[in-house]
Amino acid sequence: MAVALHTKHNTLTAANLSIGYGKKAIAENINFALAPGELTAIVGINGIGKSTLLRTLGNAQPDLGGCLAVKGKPIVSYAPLELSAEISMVLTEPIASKNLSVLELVALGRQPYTNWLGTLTDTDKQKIKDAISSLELDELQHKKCYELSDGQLQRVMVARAFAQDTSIILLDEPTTHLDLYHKIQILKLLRSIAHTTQKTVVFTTHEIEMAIQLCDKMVLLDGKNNYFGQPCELIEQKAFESLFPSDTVSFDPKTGSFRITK
Ligand SMILES: Nc1ncnc2c1ncn2[C@@H]1O[C@H](COP(=O)(O)OP(=O)(O)OP(=O)(O)O)[C@@H](O)[C@H]1O
Repeated sequence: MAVALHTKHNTLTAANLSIGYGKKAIAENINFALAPGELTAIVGINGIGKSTLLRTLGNAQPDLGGCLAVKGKPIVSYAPLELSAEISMVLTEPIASKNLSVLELVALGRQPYTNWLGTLTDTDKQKIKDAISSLELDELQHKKCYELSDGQLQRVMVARAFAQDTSIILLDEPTTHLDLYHKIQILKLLRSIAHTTQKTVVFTTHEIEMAIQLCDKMVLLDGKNNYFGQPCELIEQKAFESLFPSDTVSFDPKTGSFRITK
């Protein structure tokens, strides 16, 4: 698929991108262009490369070919501190700093902006306060992270990324440990953040139906076509129909949902 690269309107672009480990490509020919103010989901079956793609987008691992650009500039040309002011990432790895309070962990999001002593300015404090209240963590802010449930901790990690206040936020499976209400709440919040603050928000998920309803764009990794576009465009292209074996699950394009084949 041809996508417009390196325009000033796109924050994150991939052209003919290959991802993987060592010399082994997991997925190839990935193309997309994400604009400010858009919520994008990366979907696909287990092991297809969603997390690998997300980590590659955040420069946590190198790509294996093609071009990946942030605001029109190759990602590899950014200095680490410069990139951490553009991209924040929430990964699934357990955090090492569970001894910190919620407030202290969210405050770490301001690290790219503070001086070497880590002194917080009034702006830093306000961003931390806003992030905590957006994720409804006010009552938990003085608790230690080891005292939290997995779902509460996940909200804290998202708050840390919000506090970092970057133009791009990348989240690996941000809804995994959450119940249905909190899944929808987080995704609606990510959508609202993207739309109101003009950030580019990208997340991996297995919640394909929710992504179809809530996202502006989707990247569907299938090992062949690697679709990209608006959910309705992907439905029109029948992108979801061959995702799972049809004798087990089928996709209903009218409702945008999956049905168990009985
Ligand atoms: N550190 C690693 N070194 C080598 N191969 C890896 C590494 N991490 C993952 N892989 C492999 O890369 C492939 C893609 O893994 P990845 O975690 O990106 O998939 P995913 O789509 O996020 O999967 P899931 O839906 O199960 O979370 C898998 O085959 C996996 O075994």
